Amino acid sequence: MASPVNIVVGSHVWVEDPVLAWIDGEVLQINGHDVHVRTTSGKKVVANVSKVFPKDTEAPPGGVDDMTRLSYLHEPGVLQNLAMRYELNEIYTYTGNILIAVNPFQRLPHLYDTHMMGQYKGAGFGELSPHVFAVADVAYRAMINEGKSNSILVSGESGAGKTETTKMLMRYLAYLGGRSGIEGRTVEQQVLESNPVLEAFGNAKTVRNNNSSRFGKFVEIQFDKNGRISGAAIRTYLLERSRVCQINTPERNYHCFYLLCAAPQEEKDKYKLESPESFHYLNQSKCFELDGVDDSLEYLATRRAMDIVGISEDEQEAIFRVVAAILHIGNIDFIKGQEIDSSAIKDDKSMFHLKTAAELLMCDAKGLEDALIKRVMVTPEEVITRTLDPASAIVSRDGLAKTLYSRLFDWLVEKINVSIGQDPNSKSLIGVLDIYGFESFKCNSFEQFCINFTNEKLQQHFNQHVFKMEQEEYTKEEINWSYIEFIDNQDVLDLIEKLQLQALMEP
Ligand SMILES: Nc1ncnc2c1ncn2[C@@H]1O[C@H](COP(=O)(O)OP(=O)(O)OP(=O)(O)O)[C@@H](O)[C@H]1O
Repeated sequence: MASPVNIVVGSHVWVEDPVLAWIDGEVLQINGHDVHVRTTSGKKVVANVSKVFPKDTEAPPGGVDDMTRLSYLHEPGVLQNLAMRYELNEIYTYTGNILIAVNPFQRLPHLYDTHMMGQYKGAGFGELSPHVFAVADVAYRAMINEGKSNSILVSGESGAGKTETTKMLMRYLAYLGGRSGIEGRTVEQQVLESNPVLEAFGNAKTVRNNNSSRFGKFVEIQFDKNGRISGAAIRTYLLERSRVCQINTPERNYHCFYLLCAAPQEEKDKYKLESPESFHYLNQSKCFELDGVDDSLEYLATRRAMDIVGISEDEQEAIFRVVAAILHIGNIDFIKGQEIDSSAIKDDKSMFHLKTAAELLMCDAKGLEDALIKRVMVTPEEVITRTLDPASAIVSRDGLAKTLYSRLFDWLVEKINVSIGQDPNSKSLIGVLDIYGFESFKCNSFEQFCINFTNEKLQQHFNQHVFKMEQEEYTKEEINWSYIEFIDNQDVLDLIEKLQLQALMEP
């Protein structure tokens, strides 16, 4: 952001504050780069001129509903505007044709009822207060009028409200393009009802969000030539595999593990399950329960949701067998074997879990044991079998658990897609992308690399549309404007993409 030029003694300004992020005040004195400010809380602070921003003293007290109308479009100005609106329960604000949503952390049913949907139907963009329905309405109208497919991108950090926003978008599209009075369940009902199933298997409690989606999702709603919903498809990306084997307090593993451990006793007996505390994949974190959530009721609700999306009783049984098998696999421990760099199943307890996992997966227990403690390498000349030491056997055990879980998740998504049904003759579609935002932990892995790379690509798409194309337009029309600086990471993306391509091409 360029340093402000219009700061003089007496100016009303924003300066950084360690607690409030930004605080306003009045300039008392300027010495070179140092600006002395008396804040409205009465403190005197000295800030570098590059960190002092002018405050619009004539801004309306309730803020503006489109931030392109702000006199100063800088960070404190934007945050102040959003905060003022939030105080008045206005959680949505536009910046041109981009909608910014601030998480209200409370249910606001009046914002999303059918009366509200009726209001936004066909209303011009910007005619009514900013709303997520208005964005969906524009996408739908453009699709109908121009016959073009559209996508809505929902992005933000964890807990920002992306999944809730996606659900509202889907509801509104279902309202616009749904069919009433049709026999059986409609496509749109099935898409909405697939959410609880996806959430049971793809969501988990994290530090930030008790129901955090640990995968990205692109939902395609297909329409026929009359603008009626004719099919749908859900595509998922980047499921967080590491969570299956590794969690820390206060996070949890995927919800489905806890739901199954809270199932009716006869089900638990069938899968030989005890409490979550008894399973290694769950007891690495001391958090087992969620405030206000009864896992036994959630289990029944998930079963019902599975019925609704068309997953048969037998398939449900098979799904939960795999979930239980993963828990048992996690409890298999190893000791050193007789040969050098080899291992064996640790004790009777581990043997019980190995046998149970094999029974649930309907495979041979000895075969499963071999798969965990040996590695097979196939070369053009021969097949080499090598034994693994206990540490490597644990890596192989966890690898199997992660792969089983991610394949189960993919299978579930595929099953939901078959059951919802796609329309091969669909004329156009509206896609909603709900993908998790940038992540940076103390220890980052390849998963964070993939997530951040994806987000960087999306950011580039945003930059392309918001800054680059817009500014090219200004230049073309010879409009007098000052260039907006933005961080352009295109070079880094090119580098990574070229490396990927090279890796793919290498023999
Ligand atoms: N519009 C809203 N109305 C009411 N509550 C909301 C709204 N948006 C978000 N919330 C609340 O915030 C919580 C977190 O929102 P959500 O799960 O949508 O975040 P997210 O951005 O998808 O997070 P993650 O990336 O971790 O999946 C929700 O469970 C809900 O309680």
